[in-house]
Amino acid sequence: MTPAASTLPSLPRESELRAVLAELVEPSRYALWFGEEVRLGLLDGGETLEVQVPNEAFGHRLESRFTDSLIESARRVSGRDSRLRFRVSDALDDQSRSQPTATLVVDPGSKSVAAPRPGMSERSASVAPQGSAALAERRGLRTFDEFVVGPCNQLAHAAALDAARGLGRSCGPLVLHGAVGLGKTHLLESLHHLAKRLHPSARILHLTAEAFTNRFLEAIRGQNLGGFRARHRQADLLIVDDAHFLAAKRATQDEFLHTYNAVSSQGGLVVVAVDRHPRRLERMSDELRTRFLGGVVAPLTVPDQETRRALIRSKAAARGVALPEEIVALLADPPRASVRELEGALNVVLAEVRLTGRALSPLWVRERLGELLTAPRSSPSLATIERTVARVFGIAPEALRGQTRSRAVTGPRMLAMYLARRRGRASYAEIGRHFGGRNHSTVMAAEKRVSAWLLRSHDPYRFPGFDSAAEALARLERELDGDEASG
Ligand SMILES: Nc1ncnc2c1ncn2[C@@H]1O[C@H](COP(=O)(O)OP(=O)(O)OP(=O)(O)O)[C@@H](O)[C@H]1O
Repeated sequence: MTPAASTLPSLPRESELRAVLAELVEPSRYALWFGEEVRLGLLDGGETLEVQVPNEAFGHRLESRFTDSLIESARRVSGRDSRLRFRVSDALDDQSRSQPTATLVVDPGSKSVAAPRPGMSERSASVAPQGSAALAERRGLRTFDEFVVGPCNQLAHAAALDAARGLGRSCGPLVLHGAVGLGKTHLLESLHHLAKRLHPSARILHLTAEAFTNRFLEAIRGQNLGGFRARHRQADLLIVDDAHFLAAKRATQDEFLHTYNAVSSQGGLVVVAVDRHPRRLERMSDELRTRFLGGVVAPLTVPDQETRRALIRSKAAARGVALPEEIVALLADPPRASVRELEGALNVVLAEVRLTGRALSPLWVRERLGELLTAPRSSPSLATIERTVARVFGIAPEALRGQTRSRAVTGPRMLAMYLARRRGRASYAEIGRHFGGRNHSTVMAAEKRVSAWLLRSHDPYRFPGFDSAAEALARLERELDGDEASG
């Protein structure tokens, strides 16, 4: 994978950092997250790894996903432990040009975010007294205007809009749930942004469950629980992203429960995003689970074909590009597990067009997407796929190879065949032979059926423990990548 080139002058040792990072991060994730809008540099003689990002929200997302890899890249390039610093770059963000630069600092090892210093802004917290809509703008919050509504997210969108408008009208929590990359964070940011505009004096606290956990632990260590509680329990709107992070953290769950109770009892609203239906939040206390289940529980599922096309049109238009419908279809029609993947395909194509100046022809896009789809992912063996599918669905591997036709096995078997085609190197015939001596047309039919499930946002097939086939497939893909990475 060639590290992404930037059209802006590079920061010190940027190309070396990128080369190492491109090795540490899975290629498709590298392409998605470390495009030219991100700049990396080793400053202060290697003491600081600065990551320049177009806006603060993007910085948060990079930080939560790539802190280890970034620190490791700096270590390999400079031979020392660097402090990680995110900075919203003036050069990259017109909006922030007239604003003081927002910075957040992560120390290697602790991974926690250092306390804000004068002139710096703390990650993810938006505490009302400083606030105005302009502050929300500077934070780079995404908005409802940029959110494409379809059957896959209609309820979540309506509920978030209603929550922002009706802030102060006490009601149960709003729980947005869905697999990765389906727009939960985008909706939370939109809610924050609109609530801030409509209710400028509201105290809004917006953070990830991980940040809540870190602050709680720091408060215990620093014997400042009182300060922590005063700050978190007085919000009018408490927005917590990735709340599933609290799983198995008993003390933090208890603290969060008390925070939740305090905020609600004062008429405030709690909004959380989780990666699955709250009923399926394992290792979450019954108290929290029942609170979540008692609220408005709104799913985000994989977008159907029409919504995918609308998403591509909207994302391209946001960059000032009007795409011909033929190209919209080429980008949007292959089923994808998340909107992030969809955006990734568009980003790669638009970035290349801009950098090379080539014309955006359907032929070229088709070729380029073909390359992307066949590009550098691992090719797990049939045995690995079988083992992974069996583990995720809690069935015996032999069952996948057997003749049973119970739904608990036929669905996972079809997913296994689909994955074997998409990720493995085996032919239809080999896959059929492996999975119980079936013939190649059975495998082709399975592939077709799974593709059809993925095209619909709500598929009729129930996979226990998952909201949709797409969600089950996304989990299997992650497990397969994990299996490969761990050898
Ligand atoms: N309906 C939508 N309209 C416009 N953009 C969307 C929509 N859904 C998702 N996106 C975009 O897809 C990308 C991923 O969305 P987001 O970060 O909100 O996902 P998420 O569900 O929070 O996933 P994760 O848990 O991985 O963070 C973002 O760039 C977001 O703007």
